[in-house]
Amino acid sequence: MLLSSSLQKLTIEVVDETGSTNADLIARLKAMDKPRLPIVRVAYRQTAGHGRHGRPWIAAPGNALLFSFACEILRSPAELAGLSLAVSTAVLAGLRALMPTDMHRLALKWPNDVLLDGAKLAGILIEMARSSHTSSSVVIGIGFNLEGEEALAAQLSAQANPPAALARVLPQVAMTDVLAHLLNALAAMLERFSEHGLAPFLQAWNDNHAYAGKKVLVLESGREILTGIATGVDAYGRLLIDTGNGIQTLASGDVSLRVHIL
Ligand SMILES: O=C(O)CCCC[C@@H]1SC[C@@H]2NC(=O)N[C@@H]21
Repeated sequence: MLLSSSLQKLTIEVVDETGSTNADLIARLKAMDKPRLPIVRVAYRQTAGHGRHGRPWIAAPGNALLFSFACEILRSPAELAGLSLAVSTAVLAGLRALMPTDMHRLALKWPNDVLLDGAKLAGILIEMARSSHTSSSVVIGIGFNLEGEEALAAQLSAQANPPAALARVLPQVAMTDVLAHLLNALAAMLERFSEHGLAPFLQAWNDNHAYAGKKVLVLESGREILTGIATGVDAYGRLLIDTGNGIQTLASGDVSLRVHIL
């Protein structure tokens, strides 16, 4: 699998171990005036990997695909509200290009998790390095487990979605191929997002919404704040919940979701 022409200037770095590929690139972007972008940094192991809300990101040592993609987007920070949703549709597209017969097993959980058979296959963390009124330099970090999800589940505290491993759907595929597909899908998505924002990705996100029509419990800082039927996302990437007394919109902030089994 070759990288697309829009990635001609991509710098690729692979390291055996680091604290966090996101933190590495954020520090570099902040320290340099005009860094050459895009950069992808891949690590076999992270000693301080982190996820959304500052949670630690634990991956099976040496058995994970962990990378960060640093790029510039021609949008102000205020216009990046739905970026994480667009990224998750790109991850889905990259994976589906490799598994055309197993497509239905993948789905998206708001705001930006990729699920496999209801378990968490990939986590996405987007962090801002620098910005102006017209552009933002961001680092998009993505973590997959390749194998060993049972051992990993034992390490993780009880959570809504147990981990899933990529080997369950792509046992024969080289990780370089997975990475190339993901990078091509990300590059194509970023070009469209720079031009049109979230609009071209909304349909794809809503079509793959894991909890569409399901009763969900919404937690804020661990406390239940809302229950209702998840209906989809709006033009700003906010989740819409039908509470029975009207539609509530949720921005990603400090909110997490649990699915109610009916
Ligand atoms: O689900 C989440 O909360 C997001 C997890 C993101 C993990 C990836 S692994 C590569 C990159 N480096 C990090 O420290 N985090 C991201």
